[in-house]
Amino acid sequence: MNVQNPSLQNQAADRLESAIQRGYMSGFGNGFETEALPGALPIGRNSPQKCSYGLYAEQLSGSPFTAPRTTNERSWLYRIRPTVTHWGQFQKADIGLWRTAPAVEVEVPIAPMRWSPIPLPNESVSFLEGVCTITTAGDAGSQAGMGAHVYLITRSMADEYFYNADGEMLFVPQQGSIRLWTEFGIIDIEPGEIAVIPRGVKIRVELIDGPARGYFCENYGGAFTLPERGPIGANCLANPRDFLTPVAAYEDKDVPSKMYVKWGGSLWVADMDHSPLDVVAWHGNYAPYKYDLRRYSPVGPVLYDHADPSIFTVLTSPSETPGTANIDFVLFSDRWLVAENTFRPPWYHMNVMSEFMGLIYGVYDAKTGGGFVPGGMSLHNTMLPHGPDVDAFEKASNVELKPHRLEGTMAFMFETRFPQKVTAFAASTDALQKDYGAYGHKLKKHFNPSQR
Ligand SMILES: O=C(O)Cc1cc(O)ccc1O
Ligand SMILES: [Fe+2]
Repeated sequence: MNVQNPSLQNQAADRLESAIQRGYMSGFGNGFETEALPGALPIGRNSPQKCSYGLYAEQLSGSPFTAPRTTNERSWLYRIRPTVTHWGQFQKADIGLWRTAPAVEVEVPIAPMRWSPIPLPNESVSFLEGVCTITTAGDAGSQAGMGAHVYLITRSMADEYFYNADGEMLFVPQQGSIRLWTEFGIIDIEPGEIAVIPRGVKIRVELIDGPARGYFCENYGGAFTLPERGPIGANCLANPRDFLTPVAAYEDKDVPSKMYVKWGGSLWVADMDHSPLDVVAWHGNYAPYKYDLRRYSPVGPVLYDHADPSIFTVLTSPSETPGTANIDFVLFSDRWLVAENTFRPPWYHMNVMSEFMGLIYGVYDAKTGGGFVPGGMSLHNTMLPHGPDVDAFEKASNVELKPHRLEGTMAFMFETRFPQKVTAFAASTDALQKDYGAYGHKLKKHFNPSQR
């Protein structure tokens, strides 16, 4: 927006309004094309000698140039200034409680861990000031693993911009709606929806209605993609058409601004004199997107037994080893439980993958005895035993097995092949539930050799 000229400012506001109304393009990983001004996209070529409207062409490569077609990701951005002109003298900024793997700050307890919601602060905190890392896994420098974070936001970023060179960011709002003003366009999300911002994409995070809290997963590894559906076939789970990528929207705003970059686990900041969200048109398949988790179409056991939670995978970040995800993002939401002669909640188990869970709303069926509440989280680390609490076990073992609808519930898991380290913050916060590790002791001995 040009703030010097009110009529241009109105035009810009109109353009922004229409971008919000036009909204999004549907599909997962499509080659999209979109322009906020007519003719801003070159036709049939990427790099004309001169671009329309005096724009610069810039390629953003999310995969190596030579990646196979199925994983090759790049977009062409037609922008007012190339990113190199956003570049100032960077200085280290305070990264607060945001940590990056490898972060070995405390010894990880060999125990299940659980946290109550981290309270929203009374002070004014932007997204960048309000990230609290709970766990890290793998090594960001090797492009493997993840960070599991909570964000707390009480103020919008103002003339402040950010991109993350360390990883792709999966936002999972739990309270309050946020607007992700990205280079590619505008994404609004509320609890029940998610958004993915690919590595290197510039954003400004704004509040839409009051303070916001949510989870976010920083994926250092392979970009999130849809899981294979195997014998399920061409439909159900997360359907590609429900993924929404924003249409182009830009700011032409020449005011003192700050550019923050997370790079190599540190936060850097430089002064700029304009907004970097200046992409007037773009095309390609490397772009941010949102998805409404309430559209997920779960598939499950229709006769007996409890299937593995991999049936609820929304997105997966693959590793080099087939079937061994860097991260699976798994959803436990409303569905019918119909299995006959079956203990229906999750079974007791030990898993080579490590499991970070959060709750967006409702009650999770393995933890009906309280303690796992919306905004809270749990960690069941590599090869550590876990399962339903005593309340869930007793209920599910004795209930009459009619078809039962799990209603008004939304839990999720970031499951990674790597053990998760907890941060010093997570190990010392008042939100840590110190007695959770002992929940298994409440399970009674039922064994009776004379009664089958
Ligand atoms: O531990 C958990 O609650 C997550 C989970 C759910 C499930 O249905 C099966 C396995 C599993 O790890
Ligand atoms: Fe589990």
